Amino acid sequence: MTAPIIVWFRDDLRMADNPALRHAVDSGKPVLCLYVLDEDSDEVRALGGAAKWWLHGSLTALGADLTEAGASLQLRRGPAEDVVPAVVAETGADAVVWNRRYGAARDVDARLKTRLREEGLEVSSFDAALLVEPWTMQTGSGGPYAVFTPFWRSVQKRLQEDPPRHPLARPKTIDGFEGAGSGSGDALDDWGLLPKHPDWAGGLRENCVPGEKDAHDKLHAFLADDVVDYVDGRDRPGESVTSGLSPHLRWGEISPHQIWATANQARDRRNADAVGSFLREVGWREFTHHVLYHFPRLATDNWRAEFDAFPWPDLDESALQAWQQGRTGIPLVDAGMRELWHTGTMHNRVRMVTASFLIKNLLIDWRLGEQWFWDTLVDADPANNPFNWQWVAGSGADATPYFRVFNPELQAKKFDPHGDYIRRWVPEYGTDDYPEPLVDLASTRQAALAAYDVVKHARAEAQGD
Ligand SMILES: Cc1cc2nc3c(=O)[nH]c(=O)nc-3n(C[C@H](O)[C@H](O)[C@H](O)COP(=O)(O)OP(=O)(O)OC[C@H]3O[C@@H](n4cnc5c(N)ncnc54)[C@H](O)[C@@H]3O)c2cc1C
Repeated sequence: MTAPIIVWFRDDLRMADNPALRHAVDSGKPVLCLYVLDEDSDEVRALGGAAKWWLHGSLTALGADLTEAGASLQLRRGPAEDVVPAVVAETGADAVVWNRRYGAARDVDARLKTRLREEGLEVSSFDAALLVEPWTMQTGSGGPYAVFTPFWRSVQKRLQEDPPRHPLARPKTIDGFEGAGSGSGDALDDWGLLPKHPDWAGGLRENCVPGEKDAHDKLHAFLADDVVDYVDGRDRPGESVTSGLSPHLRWGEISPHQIWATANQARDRRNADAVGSFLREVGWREFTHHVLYHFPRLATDNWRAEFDAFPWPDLDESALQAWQQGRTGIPLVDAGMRELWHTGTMHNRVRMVTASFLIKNLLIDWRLGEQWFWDTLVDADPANNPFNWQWVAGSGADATPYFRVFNPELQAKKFDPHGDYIRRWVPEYGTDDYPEPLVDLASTRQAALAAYDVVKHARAEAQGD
């Protein structure tokens, strides 16, 4: 019997435009598709609750698609560095392929690659999640980019000269491996990814459909209808004119190459600016991964070291809880936090406002907010989430200056002028049932700016001023 090739799926839960799967199918060997739930490796961040819910749906969809094509998805749990070699040994595989990831988890991949190659296996990794591999983009002086605009300019130039690959076709049939070891594996339900007692996922089920099919339906619907309103509308949380693709991108159910190709095909005179603006946001995702690649400790360490001097006061647990539960008495903040809890997502404008409120009005460390989002977002992303939290905090790459404190009341007036969004999520606003503001926005802003002075002094001292 011909030795099989293993496709190790990770953040690429799709059939189409999947270079590792394509390589395996083209190799002519029987294909064993594998997903490993790795909650043990130090370099792999443990998934939050909403992400686990999404993963369950996404693996179900991928498993069904693979079965239809003639293969099956084998599920294993444990440290990838033990599990992948164990599956190799059980099945007699002589090749393992995967699509790359860009955070600290790539150390796991590098060690595995070395070990399996030493054992004589063919091991190949592919670019599937980004339009440009992070190490191929360098500033004029040879380092990583720290500012988005020149990064995106260079990426666009690169893509003009060397366009992204045409998305790879979905394999119609796969010669699935059926030899020894192919039937062993876990049942998805036994992984307990879905919440049971209590089942808090009702709102997620109403709002999200994981899987490759929904990703493409969303992209097509967005390009057909909403994109023309994107430039102005994308900042208004009461209107849903953004693509809603972030969880699909996070789990790799759709690739940026597919988005790039489809959006450019849909570009016409009427929507050219809007399509450009949408692709620029996809460009921000490229940038966050570029930053993560060069700074893998993005979720734990300040990208700007001078922020280590920030004098965070002792944690006020009750203020953190009021923020998490959407009962701060600041309507836009509460609306956002309730949307997050109910749907597993939150509008981008409101993500910025809720994050700014936590950091700059409640003076709570950005890492605690980042962790809450990580636990509750279906699109919780190892690059996008910490990058954006550090962007709001002022400690990150190309960050908003710390002294820019979003005023949630002015933001609500500007971006939710008729109060549609606030009414949807905070129906009791304006009645006696709604709490008084937890803090005074003006005086807490001043306190935040005073605390920031310590960072400025730390920076001045470090620079020898
Ligand atoms: C504090 C904070 C935390 C965030 N955490 C996450 C997260 O965990 N996961 C996540 O995917 N996005 C995160 N974002 C970015 C952004 O809010 C979401 O990507 C966006 O709301 C998703 O909606 P959409 O798919 O309709 O976006 P669209 O406007 O349709 O944009 C298309 C795609 O571009 C990318 N994108 C858009 N905005 C950004 C951005 N600011 N940074 C990086 N990529 C972007 C996303 O992949 C998105 O799906 C965060 C933003 C903030 C301010």
